[in-house]
Amino acid sequence: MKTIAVGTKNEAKVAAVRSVFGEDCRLVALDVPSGVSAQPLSDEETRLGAIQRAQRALEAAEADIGIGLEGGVMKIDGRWWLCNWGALVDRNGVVVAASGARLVLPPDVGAGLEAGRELGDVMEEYTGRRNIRRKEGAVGVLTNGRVDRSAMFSHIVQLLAGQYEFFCQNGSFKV
Ligand SMILES: O=P(O)(O)OP(=O)(O)OP(=O)(O)OC[C@H]1O[C@@H](n2cnc3c(O)ncnc32)[C@H](O)[C@@H]1O
Ligand SMILES: [Mg+2]
Repeated sequence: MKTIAVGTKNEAKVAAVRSVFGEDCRLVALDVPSGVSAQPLSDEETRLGAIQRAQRALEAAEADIGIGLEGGVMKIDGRWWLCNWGALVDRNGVVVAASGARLVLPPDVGAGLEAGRELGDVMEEYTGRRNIRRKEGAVGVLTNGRVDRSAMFSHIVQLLAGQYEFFCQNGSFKV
């Protein structure tokens, strides 16, 4: 049975990996540094955080596969958008990455980000609820509960698992 290391203890993220790999693999969840800022502010930074979490989790747990999931924000035409990235790495140096849902953030939330605050903290203030980052997430709040953070990350993990299978079968691309 393969060991999969997930570079976080955030339950919304771990549940997403469990929903895709849980049956066939042994799952280890451990906190590792993302190597980027606590609040990534671009696609590039968010993607890099996901890759570095995956690599550090793989090494720390001596796992077969490492997975990193990172939430961030990015700006388009002056508005802040939620963005999400995932990466999967293996011991042979294969790296696959995928991005997930993107949603525009309310102007008040954007102003909090501009002031240098983390999205999770801004969302708590915006909604008056605690621990949003480990539960429904900003995506859950802003989609009226239709797509929570775990479901959103599950989609990314499906994209990673599928790309990895395709790579293993075809050996035809490297990201
Ligand atoms: O323990 P980790 O894995 O770091 O979990 P985290 O909730 O901090 O998640 P990220 O580091 O990936 O997210 C970076 C920042 O953006 C926030 N964030 C990202 N997506 C979010 C969401 O959907 N809801 C609430 N906060 C979110 C998060 O709280 C952090 O402040
Ligand atoms: Mg974090």
